[in-house]
Amino acid sequence: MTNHAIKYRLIKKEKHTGARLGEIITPHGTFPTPMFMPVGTQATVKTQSPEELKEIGSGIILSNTYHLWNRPGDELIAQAGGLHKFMNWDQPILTDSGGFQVYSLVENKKNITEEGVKFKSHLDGRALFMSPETSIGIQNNLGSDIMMSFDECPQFYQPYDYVKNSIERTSRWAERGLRAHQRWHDQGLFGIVQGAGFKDLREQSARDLTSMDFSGYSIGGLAVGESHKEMNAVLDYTTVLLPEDKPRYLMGVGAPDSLIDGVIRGVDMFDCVLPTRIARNGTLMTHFGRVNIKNAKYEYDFTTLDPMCDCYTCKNYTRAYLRHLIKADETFGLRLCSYHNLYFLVHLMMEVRQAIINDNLLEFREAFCERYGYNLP
Ligand SMILES: Nc1nc2cc3nc(NCCc4ccc(CCO)cc4)[nH]c3cc2c(=O)[nH]1
Ligand SMILES: [Zn+2]
Repeated sequence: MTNHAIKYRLIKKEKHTGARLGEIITPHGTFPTPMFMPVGTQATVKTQSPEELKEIGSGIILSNTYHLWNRPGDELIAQAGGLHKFMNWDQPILTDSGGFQVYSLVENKKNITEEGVKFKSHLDGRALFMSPETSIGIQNNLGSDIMMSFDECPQFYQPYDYVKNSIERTSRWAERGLRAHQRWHDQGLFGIVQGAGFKDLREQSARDLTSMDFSGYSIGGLAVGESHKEMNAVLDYTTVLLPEDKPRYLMGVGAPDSLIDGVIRGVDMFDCVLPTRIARNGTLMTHFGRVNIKNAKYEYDFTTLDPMCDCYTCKNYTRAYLRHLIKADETFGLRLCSYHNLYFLVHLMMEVRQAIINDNLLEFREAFCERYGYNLP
């Protein structure tokens, strides 16, 4: 299979790190990498319209196989003409496979078998079953541009033997998913490398998956409670195992320092619910660190949220106004705060891409983290 619908073009490597500047070409358009992808789990990035997402500069958004299969149903979305049409988003969409979600819904490990996973719906408790074939079939119905293999994401501190059995089954599931995938001509499929914090298991998982012709590779099993240091250690020895001519996607990562550290270690794509999730309780990321806008000190603060941000929120509203809206639980406050946090991360990636062009990513990291208040190791 060489005629992948998803193509990666490596434009430039940063001189002093493993960072890469590239672009990913999809049937719904091309986006630059490194890129942060806003999460729209239920076919909407919460509180943001497609026009606002384009204004923010989101080149691609995420949605979720398990959630959309459960409600409103992948058949309904297929009848609507697919997810792009259903949600009026004409740019690239990536769907996660449901692997990560179903694990939080499995009541007993014995419901995880070679065939697939038995679990209960988070909506009404009805019995559900998901397998590589069902996950691929749902993603084919949704018509996402980039699909994920159905995998098991073990907790980071599981025993070695459990993780070894898990990654071997995940590799067998990945192979079944490849076979079940019906629409190579317009949908790419990524393999997901697992292995928790065990170097030899990460190597085994990467070897298995890179021997299969996926359009790209995700690094899974991270951002599940391990430390920043442990995540970086896994990335240090995992990204180098993945082919240079295909995209690398680190799942679930969204804190500014983790994004920069992931790029330095050769990651091209990131997603996380963080920006919109924390925005809804008034936690805002700014160039000078986090601002908890509900704090009394902002009551009479008639200055802009982030003097270094040129987003709609920062250009038109004050901290006092944002604080008022969030305290009053006004929906407009959720919109303005979500817009800013998404804009902050998407534009952080723009600044990182510029630093790769200038070959000064390490200096950029130093200055960014110093200003943000991260104490660097
Ligand atoms: N298929 C698949 N999907 C994944 C999604 C993930 N998402 C994460 N982490 C997200 C962690 C996360 C969750 C919520 C918030 C909001 C603020 O607390 C922030 C981060 N790790 C992940 C790993 C996998 C994985 O191996 N396989
Ligand atoms: Zn802003």
